[in-house]
Amino acid sequence: MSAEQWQESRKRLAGAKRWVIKIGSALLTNDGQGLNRSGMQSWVDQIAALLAQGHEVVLVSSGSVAEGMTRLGWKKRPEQIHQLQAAAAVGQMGLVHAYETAFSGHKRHTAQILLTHDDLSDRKRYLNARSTLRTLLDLGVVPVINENDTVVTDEICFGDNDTLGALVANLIEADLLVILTDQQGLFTADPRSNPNAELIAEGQASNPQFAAMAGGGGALGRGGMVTKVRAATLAARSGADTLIVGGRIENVLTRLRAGEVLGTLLLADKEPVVARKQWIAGHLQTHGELVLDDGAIKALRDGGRSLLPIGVVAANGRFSRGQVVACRNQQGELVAKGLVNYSRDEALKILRTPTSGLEQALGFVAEPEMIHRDNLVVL
Ligand SMILES: Nc1ncnc2c1ncn2[C@@H]1O[C@H](COP(=O)(O)OP(=O)(O)O)[C@@H](O)[C@H]1O
Ligand SMILES: N[C@@H](CCC(=O)OP(=O)(O)O)C(=O)O
Repeated sequence: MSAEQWQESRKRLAGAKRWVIKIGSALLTNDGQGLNRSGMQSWVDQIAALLAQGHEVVLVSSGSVAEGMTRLGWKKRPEQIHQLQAAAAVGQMGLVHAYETAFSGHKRHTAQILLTHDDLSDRKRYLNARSTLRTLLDLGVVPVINENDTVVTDEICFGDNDTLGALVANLIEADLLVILTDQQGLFTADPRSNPNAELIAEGQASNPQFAAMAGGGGALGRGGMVTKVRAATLAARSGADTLIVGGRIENVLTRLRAGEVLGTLLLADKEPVVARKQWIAGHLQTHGELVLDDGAIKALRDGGRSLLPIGVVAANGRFSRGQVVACRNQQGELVAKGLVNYSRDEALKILRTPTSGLEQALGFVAEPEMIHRDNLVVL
């Protein structure tokens, strides 16, 4: 691939609306010596500039264990899981405090979100986390996400916030996942042990060659490049591109936004919405069904609109929020499939209900749509 082609792909980054930025332990903690506050201030300043340019940013930040070790005066990373968990709990306070302080200079609020992989594999919790994150983004708040180390142990063992970053990119349908790390990007081999290794500028996330080049990580984060390349393939499932890049490069985020060729860009094969719709269309097993009136079918087919409760005349079978349901016309023909925002019991309460009546009928409003158009495949 030519340098001009790389340049072209990088120019497109300015158009990526929603960014997930993951910062690893090695960077955040000056290789274990407390929090790297000047680095943090610089990334925060750059993120504030991205927000001012109309981008949305979710931060996935490691560093709690390393900061906890410093606060507790521990020189060596403990072996015992419960000690690591304790360090993470202590360090998380320092981490969020540092972000809150740095962002307050830009008059931006931050929000702490602690997640586990399980939260994201349970459809209901997935949708709840998604609604909260979307609301925070709408409010202009910067969510700061880390693993909930008190209740899970896999990640502090494997240093796998890279995977969490990818799952968050899936969750909020991000356009771009940026993984900031202590190397310039993905090299043909681990540059720590192979001085002839070359930096890869660009490739498809699905290319299996990259996984073969990636090795393990350092003493702090420990995920290494393996988890970063795997994260790129996960992010690609919802259509997000991934950039693995050196966080110590001066003004790295600003320069990426300006189209400079830095780090390694691993491209998704499909656009985000297309990828998600294919996933929905491929779901043979639907849970229950909604029966739509003719007006709703027309809005879906001709207008590419979301399905609103007012156009739903019946809800059959059993389904819960976040499952794929079949949408049929009143003659029983399948017209669409989609991820439903309400359980069957809730749906029954809001059949034929206008948006303005949802709160009275339900006592709350999860979303105004029964199925959002991004989560709907019209057949
Ligand atoms: N092919 C590769 N290219 C670049 N770095 C690699 C490669 N294989 C292994 N690594 C190692 O991965 C490390 C980064 O991963 P890690 O220590 O987990 O960082 P982070 O804390 O940012 O997640 C690098 O310091 C490097 O030694
Ligand atoms: N939750 C832990 C995760 C550690 C982790 O994943 O580290 P890294 O591989 O550097 O991103 C922490 O904050 O220390």
